[in-house]
Amino acid sequence: MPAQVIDGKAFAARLRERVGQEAAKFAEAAGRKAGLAVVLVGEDAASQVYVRSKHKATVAAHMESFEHRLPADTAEADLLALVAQLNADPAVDGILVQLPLPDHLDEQAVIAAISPDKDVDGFHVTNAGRLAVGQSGFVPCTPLGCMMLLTDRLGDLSGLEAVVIGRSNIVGKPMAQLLLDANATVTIAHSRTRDLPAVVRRADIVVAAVGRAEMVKAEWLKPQATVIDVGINRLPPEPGADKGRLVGDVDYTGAQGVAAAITPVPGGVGPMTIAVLLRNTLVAAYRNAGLDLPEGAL
Ligand SMILES: Nc1nc2c(c(=O)[nH]1)N[C@@H](CN(C=O)c1ccc(C(=O)N[C@@H](CCC(=O)O)C(=O)O)cc1)CN2
Ligand SMILES: [Mg+2]
Repeated sequence: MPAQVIDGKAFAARLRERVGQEAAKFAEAAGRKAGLAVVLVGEDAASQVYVRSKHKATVAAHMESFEHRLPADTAEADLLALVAQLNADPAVDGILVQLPLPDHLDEQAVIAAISPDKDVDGFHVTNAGRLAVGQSGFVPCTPLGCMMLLTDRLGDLSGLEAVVIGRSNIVGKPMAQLLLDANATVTIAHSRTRDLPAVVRRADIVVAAVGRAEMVKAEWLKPQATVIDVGINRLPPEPGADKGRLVGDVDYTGAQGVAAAITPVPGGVGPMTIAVLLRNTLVAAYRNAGLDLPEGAL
């Protein structure tokens, strides 16, 4: 039987719908809408698409969207001044600086300038620390979205073997932490892992976040594994085409013959990122307004 397709696009649409309903209730209770500020520096084509999608999704979810587009040659001091202004603005509950930034800007310094209580991306070192020690804070959107898909599919993850391929601060490390918090037995594999196929083969759950097109082969997988593919890689265009196909980090077609369930690319993990961003923004708004988000609402 071919693997079941984990439809992240549909799951994300349902989550955005629920967030929208709760955001409308928030606006009633607080007398203002929840607000998300998104800062885009430069002209990166993919970033422009993501920022436009965030704006549309924010407005559709009954929240206020504050978009700030700065030129590619913006000085770091000017970007930090904008972040400071957004930190101080009571209409702004969440702040997100779209990554990657142009090379002359220090991403870590910019993220460090965002108030941890408005850091809805969960990238600030304070939120990374909160996650590491089990305190409540903001969790990065992509790994939290992966966890939602996994728990929806598998229920209790206790005791399952999970392998996360990739050790980035934004996906790999928080993903491993979340799986650990769910009592999975977690291995983080990376470019120096000696026998990656053997490591992957023991996993009930594989999360691939390396950014290398179709690197994870079907024969590496344990039969009936659940595969979460975080990669979004564009292949070179076929002759006559102007754009190449999008593929993940996993050989999707091959894996379908081995896995129990797998996320497609596109339409798997990607759409969860923006849905969880809206969810985190609403959580921030409730906290900033001193109101309680109804238990189990999101
Ligand atoms: N400040 C941040 N910067 C970046 C983040 C982030 O979470 N915060 N993540 C990515 C980009 N990103 C959102 O910002 C993002 C990436 C992909 C998708 C998505 O839905 N992808 C689609 C395919 C899109 C396509 O056709 O090209 C999919 O996988 O189905 C949404 C958001 C880096 N920067
Ligand atoms: Mg840089």
